[in-house]
Amino acid sequence: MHTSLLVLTGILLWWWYSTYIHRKKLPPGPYPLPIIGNLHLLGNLPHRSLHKLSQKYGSIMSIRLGSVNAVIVSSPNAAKLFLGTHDAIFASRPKVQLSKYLYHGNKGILLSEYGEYWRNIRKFCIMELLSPVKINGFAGMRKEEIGLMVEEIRVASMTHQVVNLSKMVGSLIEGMTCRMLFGKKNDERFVFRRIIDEFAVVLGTVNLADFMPILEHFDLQGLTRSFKSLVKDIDEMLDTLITEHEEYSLTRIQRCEQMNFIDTLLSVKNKDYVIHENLSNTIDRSTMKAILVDMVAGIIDTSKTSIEWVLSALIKHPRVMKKLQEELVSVVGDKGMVEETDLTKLSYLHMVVKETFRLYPVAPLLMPRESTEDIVINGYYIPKKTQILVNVWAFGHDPQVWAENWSEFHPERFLDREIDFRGPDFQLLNFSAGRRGCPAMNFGLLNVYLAVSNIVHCCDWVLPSGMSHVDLDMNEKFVSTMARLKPLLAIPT
Ligand code: HEM
Repeated sequence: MHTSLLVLTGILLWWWYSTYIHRKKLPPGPYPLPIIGNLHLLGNLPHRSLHKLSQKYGSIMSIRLGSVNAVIVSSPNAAKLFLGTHDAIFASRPKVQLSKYLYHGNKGILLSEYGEYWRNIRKFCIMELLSPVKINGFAGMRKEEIGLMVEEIRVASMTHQVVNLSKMVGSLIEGMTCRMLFGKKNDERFVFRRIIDEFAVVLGTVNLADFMPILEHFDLQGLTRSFKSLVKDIDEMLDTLITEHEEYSLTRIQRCEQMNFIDTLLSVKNKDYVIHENLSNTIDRSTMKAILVDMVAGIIDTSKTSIEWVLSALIKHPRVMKKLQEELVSVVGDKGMVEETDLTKLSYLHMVVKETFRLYPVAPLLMPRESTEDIVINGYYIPKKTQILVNVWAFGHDPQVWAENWSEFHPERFLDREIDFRGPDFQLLNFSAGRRGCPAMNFGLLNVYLAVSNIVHCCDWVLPSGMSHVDLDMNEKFVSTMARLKPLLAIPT
């Protein structure tokens, strides 16, 4: 009894010291509770809760997530310090349980720690999948897939059928992604859609065990079970696809057919690819699977969700929709479809996309970073292994950055202003910045421009059941991305 009292007093003293005395050096923030810290303050929409807190504590705010120190960055100027000036110190990722299971022990890019392995794999993916040459190589495939979607919309317009745009856009992106990576469209043998949906849910769930490691043994949220069952489905699918490619890829190379990404990975693994010889011992089957999971996760949800938000914003704002359709008619003319070569001439489309990304960022807190050294920023001490969350949702809703009309959907605000993704002032940070920034920004934007322009060029859109555009629900949910709470339904006319 006596010993337990001593232990309890010790724990309380340590908690008091580490939260009230030691904290003095940290950026300001809400007082943490014992054990859970500030986890209870995150709520269902953490970007909104953290934005509210940052209005009280400032744009560099400290919070405690269980036993993990975290800093929330909520303004472009502050982000510039973390992801620009001191990017090298914040270029790593915290270790999370999900990565252990779904990335076969951290073998992907997205969640890997900063270092040689991550650098080599990232460089390889950029060269072999995401470079302009590789992306252009799939232009014909994209045209085919967009053509099929436009045809589907035209058929629906003849019968005034309600179209589930969320689902339609999801299928478009899935189809294009599977053809790039696997050489063929979604295969009915696999539960691909279920895998994508479940992946989004587990990636977006706050896993308490990542912040209170002792909980890993109890699996209170059932997440370990979900990871194991999900990885089983993913492995089954990818193993089958890789084995099929092993059987056919040699003949494909001999016939000089376009190689898909599994072919490329196999040729590196089999030492057939001289440029990447240094990777042949790194790329084994589990690394291949981890990289493929990263690419699927990187492309599908981000692109689909972004397109959904742009279409929703256009339907919600008929003035903007009309102006964009006029631009499309003037640039594209009577051609039935918008082509990739037209996209650079569509300046209003670019402004519409920027304005949507400002208000509806698909990754509102970017991806967590972890510091690799102690550092002082703006006079605040930030210890090694602090998690950094950059709240770009807060930037987009800040009157100091966007003036009084910040809450209006007004694409013209970008006219004659040099505000760009990756611009020098960090206002539009949707693709993040620095070493760890999204390696596929141009590809991501291409998907958005191409899908949106074709969907709004081929038809006019009205809401079902006579609903007015004013009543379109723009609420969000926080899964792996910030997605629409309800699917977007509309009628092509
Ligand atoms: C509109 C579309 C997209 C958005 C908004 C987006 C946004 C982001 C963000 C915010 C990050 C985290 C960066 C950081 O931690 O600083 C990221 C990382 C990443 N994205 Fe994208 N992305 C998009 C499309 C894509 C596409 C099409 C791919 C293609 C494969 C992709 C692949 C990746 C990868 C591999 C990473 C991890 C980079 C690393 O950790 O080194 N993304 N993306």
